[in-house]
Amino acid sequence: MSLLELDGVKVHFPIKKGVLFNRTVGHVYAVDGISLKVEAGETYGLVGESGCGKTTLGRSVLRLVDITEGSVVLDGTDLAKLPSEEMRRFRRRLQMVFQDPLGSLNPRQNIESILSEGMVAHGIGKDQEERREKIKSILDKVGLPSNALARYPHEFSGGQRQRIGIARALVLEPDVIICDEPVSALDVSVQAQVINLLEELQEELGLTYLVIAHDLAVVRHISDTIGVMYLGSLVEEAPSDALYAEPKHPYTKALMSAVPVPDPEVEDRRERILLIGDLPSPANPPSGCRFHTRCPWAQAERCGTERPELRDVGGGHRVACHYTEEIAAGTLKRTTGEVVPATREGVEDVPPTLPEQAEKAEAAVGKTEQAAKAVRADEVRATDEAEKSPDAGTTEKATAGAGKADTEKADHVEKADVEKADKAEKADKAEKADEAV
Ligand SMILES: Nc1ncnc2c1ncn2[C@@H]1O[C@H](COP(=O)(O)OP(=O)(O)OP(=O)(O)O)[C@@H](O)[C@H]1O
Repeated sequence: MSLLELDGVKVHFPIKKGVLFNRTVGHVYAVDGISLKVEAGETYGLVGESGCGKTTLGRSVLRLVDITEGSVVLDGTDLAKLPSEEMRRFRRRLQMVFQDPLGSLNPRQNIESILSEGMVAHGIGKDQEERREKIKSILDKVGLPSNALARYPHEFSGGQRQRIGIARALVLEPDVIICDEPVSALDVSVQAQVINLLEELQEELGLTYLVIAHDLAVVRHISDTIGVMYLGSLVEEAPSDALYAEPKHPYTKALMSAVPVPDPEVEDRRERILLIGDLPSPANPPSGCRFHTRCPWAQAERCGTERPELRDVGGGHRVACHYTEEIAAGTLKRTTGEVVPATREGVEDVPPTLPEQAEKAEAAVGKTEQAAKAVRADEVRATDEAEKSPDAGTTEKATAGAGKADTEKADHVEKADVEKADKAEKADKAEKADEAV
């Protein structure tokens, strides 16, 4: 049995209308039947675009939102059915690291107070002295000095605050840590540090993570298994390498095709699948397959009427699509959607998030700088030649020479302007001084 098992989890938020009767006029189907398993000591990455229900799913595991239907089983206990008091005790075993480290830390409490609060609530440590020792050792593990204890959240950088958030989870010795967009509020270089820290802690302490993120690169780097969410349900799930090597669901294919590849040769050959339209409202999801309104392979049969199950298509790769095999074999024609060759501009659009991407980007910058230096050297050479032999020069050289002359003239004009302005200012000051006398 897996450490954490979700079976058919649904979270439907009622939409209320009216002041007097407060009628329920509909529902937001934020999470609509999700089943997944998180193995002990492993990381499950949950990825999907904004509004697909990732955060709601994470919160439902902790029962921070009410579960409409389904079960959340932690180590054999169904949390969805636990009375509130017992659930409170179980919360120690499930901790969350939030996206916004500053917003999730009380600015009026110092770090010792923030970290010991949960320990006191769950009866960890017999007195404050013992708790302080434990906090110090955890701070050391997350790379913060022990003098951090007496300081306040605003005294730390974004990355350090996220380390405090991780330490706050760790002091309670949880079984599972849910990381909700753990690095999306941080700079790229700091993102890599925090991801590496999570991995190191996992190795050292045998932690189990459910990592929620919209960034495919972050999830890939850290996850053993990845689930792709679309409009409240999973459309694909596979071991990380298998998913990246061969995405099978049309939505995953489109997501992957949007990630730029730093290698220019691969990038030039890469095709990009452009999806049509926006994410539909979870208050009014499409019938049949939720993705059929934007799917480039949507068929008249089944897609609009029959909701596909997440089924195993081999090697632990689960896909919720009626036509997975046909799409993989290339026997199904695309009906909509645009496939365009990816352009190099895309590389600048999406910032690299992983260490190796950052390295490649740095290398690319290095190359660009070298190229720029070469161009500058060429320009200087051309100008020199144009100066030496004004009549033998080409148009290019002449232009370079003329450009230099123009610059010199502009310099003279600028200097004259500055001198004039200085004189005017001095005269003005003298006038004012006279008036004062
Ligand atoms: N308490 C609530 N009441 C009503 N609707 C809600 C509530 N919380 C979330 N929703 C809706 O549920 C849907 C899923 O929201 P959720 O925050 O889980 O998405 P997400 O994938 O985590 O997006 P993001 O990455 O932007 O946070 C959204 O349409 C959101 O507006």
